[in-house]
Amino acid sequence: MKILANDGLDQSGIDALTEKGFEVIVSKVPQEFLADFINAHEIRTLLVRSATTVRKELIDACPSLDIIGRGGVGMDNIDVDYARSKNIHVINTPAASSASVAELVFAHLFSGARFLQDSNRKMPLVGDTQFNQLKKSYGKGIELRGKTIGIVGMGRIGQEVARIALGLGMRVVAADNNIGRASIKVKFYNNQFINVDIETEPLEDVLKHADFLTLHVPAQKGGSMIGVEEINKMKDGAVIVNCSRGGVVDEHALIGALNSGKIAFAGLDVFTNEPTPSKEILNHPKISLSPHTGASTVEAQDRIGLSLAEQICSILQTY
Ligand SMILES: NC(=O)C1=CN([C@@H]2O[C@H](COP(=O)(O)OP(=O)(O)OC[C@H]3O[C@@H](n4cnc5c(N)ncnc54)[C@H](OP(=O)(O)O)[C@@H]3O)[C@@H](O)[C@H]2O)C=CC1
Ligand SMILES: O=C(O)C(=O)CO
Repeated sequence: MKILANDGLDQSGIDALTEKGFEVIVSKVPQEFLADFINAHEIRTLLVRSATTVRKELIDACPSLDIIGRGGVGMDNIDVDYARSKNIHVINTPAASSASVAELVFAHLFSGARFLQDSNRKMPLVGDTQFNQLKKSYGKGIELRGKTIGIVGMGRIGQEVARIALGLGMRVVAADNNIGRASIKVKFYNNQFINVDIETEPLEDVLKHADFLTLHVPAQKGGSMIGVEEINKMKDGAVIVNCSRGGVVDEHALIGALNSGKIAFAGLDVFTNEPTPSKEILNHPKISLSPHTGASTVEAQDRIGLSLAEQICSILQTY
C-alpha cells in the first residue's frame, strides 16, 4: 500500500511504516500536479505538514484516498469536514510538538528581553568604535523571573508554556474558551513535581495583567484576535509572542505598537503571509523571527513520524 509524504516525514515514521510493508514515497509534488500523481501511483494515504493544502477539489479528484495525515497540529490547510464526509480518515499528531513550540516561545522571550535579535544583526556590522555604543543600547535588558505571562489558549501548548514559566518563577495568567481551572503538573529533573491550579480568566483581564502575552489558539475564523483594541488594553511596554498562526495577531497593529513603544518587542514564528512575510516585519529591530519552526526539533519530528505511523497502521488494519 502506498503512502505519499508530500512535505517530508521523519525517518522514524518511514522506518515504522516500511517495516509494516507500506511503500513510503517522500516527495514534493507541486500542488497543481498532486491529483495526477496520487491517481497515477494509486496512493491511499497522503501525508502533509503545513505547506501542501488538501482542499475539496483535490479530495474529489482522488477517490483512492483513505487517509489524509497532518504531521502536526493545525489542520487549517485541510478541508477536514469535507474529507470526513467522504469517509476519508483525517489524522494529526496533537501532542507530539507541544514541548518544542513552548520552548520556542521562551527562545523568543529571552531573545527580546536581551535584544539578541538586534545584536545578532548589528554586531557583525560594527567596528571597534561602535562596540561600546551597542553595549549601551542593549543595556536595559529585563529578567523574566517575577514577571507575569499571559497565555491565551490553555490547551496542550499553552500548558507546556505554563510549566516552563512556573519553573522560571513567573506568574501565570491564562484565558481559554473553556472557563475553569487547568491543573498543571510541573516536573523537575530531580523527579520532584508540584501541582499548580490556574484559573482561566476573561481575555480582558489577561491583557491587563500580562507583561508577556503568548498566543496558543488555532487560526481564528473571524480574523485577528489581538488587534489595536486589545493591544491598547495591555500594559505599556508589554511583549507579544505569536507561535500559533499568522493573523491571530494583527501585524499592522503590532508594527504600530512596536513603533510607538506601546509594545516593547515581539516574537513571531508565524505570519499572515507565509512564506513571504512583509519586509517591515522581517527587518523590524524589535521583532525576533523564526520561519514557522515551532515543531522543527529532532524530538518533535521523531514523535510526529511515529504517531502518524501508529495511527495509519491502526486504521488500515481495519480494512
Ligand atoms: N508554530 C508552530 O510550529 C505550531 C503552531 N501550532 C498552533 O498552535 C495552536 C494550538 O495548539 P495546541 O495547544 O496543541 O491546541 P489545543 O487544541 O490543545 O489548545 C488550544 C486551546 O485554545 C482554545 N481556544 C481556541 N480558540 C480560542 C479563543 N478564541 N479564545 C480562547 N481560547 C481559545 C481551545 O479551546 P477549544 O478546544 O474549546 O476550542 C483550546 O483549549 C494550533 O492550533 C496550531 O495552529 C501548533 C503546533 C506547531
Ligand atoms: O503543527 C502545526 O500546527 C504547525 O504549525 C507546525 O507544522
